[in-house]
Amino acid sequence: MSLGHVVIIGFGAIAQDLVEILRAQDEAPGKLSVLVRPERVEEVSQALGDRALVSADLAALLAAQPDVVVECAGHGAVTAYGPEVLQSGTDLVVASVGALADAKLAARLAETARQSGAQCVVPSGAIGGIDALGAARLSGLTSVRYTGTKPPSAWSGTPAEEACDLAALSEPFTFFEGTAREAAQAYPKNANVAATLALAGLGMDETTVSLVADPGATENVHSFSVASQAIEFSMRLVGKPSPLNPKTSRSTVYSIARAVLSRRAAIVI
Ligand SMILES: NC(=O)C1=CN([C@@H]2O[C@H](COP(=O)(O)OP(=O)(O)OC[C@H]3O[C@@H](n4cnc5c(N)ncnc54)[C@H](O)[C@@H]3O)[C@@H](O)[C@H]2O)C=CC1
Ligand SMILES: O=C([O-])CC(=O)C(=O)O
Repeated sequence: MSLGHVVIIGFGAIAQDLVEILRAQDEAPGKLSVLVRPERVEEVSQALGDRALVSADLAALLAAQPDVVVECAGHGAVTAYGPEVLQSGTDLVVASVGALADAKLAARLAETARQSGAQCVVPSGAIGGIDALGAARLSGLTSVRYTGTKPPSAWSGTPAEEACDLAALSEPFTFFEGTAREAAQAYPKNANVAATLALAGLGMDETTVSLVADPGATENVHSFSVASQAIEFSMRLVGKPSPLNPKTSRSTVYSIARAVLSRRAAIVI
């Protein structure tokens, strides 16, 4: 069973890798389309050649009834396009899951999906262990704590710059402690995983988050611990930064690709 038509929103670090990963599969999608802003259509069309159709017109892409739309463009894109995709009855895989920290948007996406029968799918992204966390939730969770540590440069252009001089750090500095909702909204390009843990586990306001800039780090380290009535576990995932965007771990795209490919797998794990 191969995939039919996959639409990817965005053409940044994750999306560029995703096109290549999907095309390399034996069960590659029959058709790939990429949605970009109007001013990028020409440039991205040239970059992709005949490997994908490039468009700035979501309605036209949805009219062709794709199998799935994969958002890889940021929180704003989930807000701008998510409801329309789900309303069309098309499943939506969301990379920028932190957008769901906006309770109104999350409710709108859920309601739209319920009405159309489509699903909004959250892949595990840069982390893992979501299966164990989701199962532990059914037994009664007592705490979920996440710490995200990245090199100082990965926090540039974020509120971390107001808490410290990133370039001058000589030791790890915890510049944020709070809830998953606060982290996801204040750090939309760096704390999506906090929102993923929250959605699978204790929720946006009970999941606790620490964010750390470490001048000794060269990789993006995601650590979390879970306590529940049935199981306790901890995970530490060390993600290599994406060459195109060091805020993003390269592992993210593989999780998204897996979520897309699993849709047509005969045996789903
Ligand atoms: N779930 C997870 O574990 C992770 C999620 N992310 C999320 O994925 C997003 C994308 O990551 P990257 O590819 O590394 O970012 P990127 O910055 O390299 O690429 C994003 C691309 O989307 C485009 N874009 C933005 N808004 C758009 C719109 N409205 N319409 C069309 N294109 C638009 C931008 O021009 C840019 O080319 C991040 O912003 C973050 O929210 C990132 C890392 C991990
Ligand atoms: O890719 C990562 O390391 C995690 C990330 O940026 C996010 O959760 O937004």
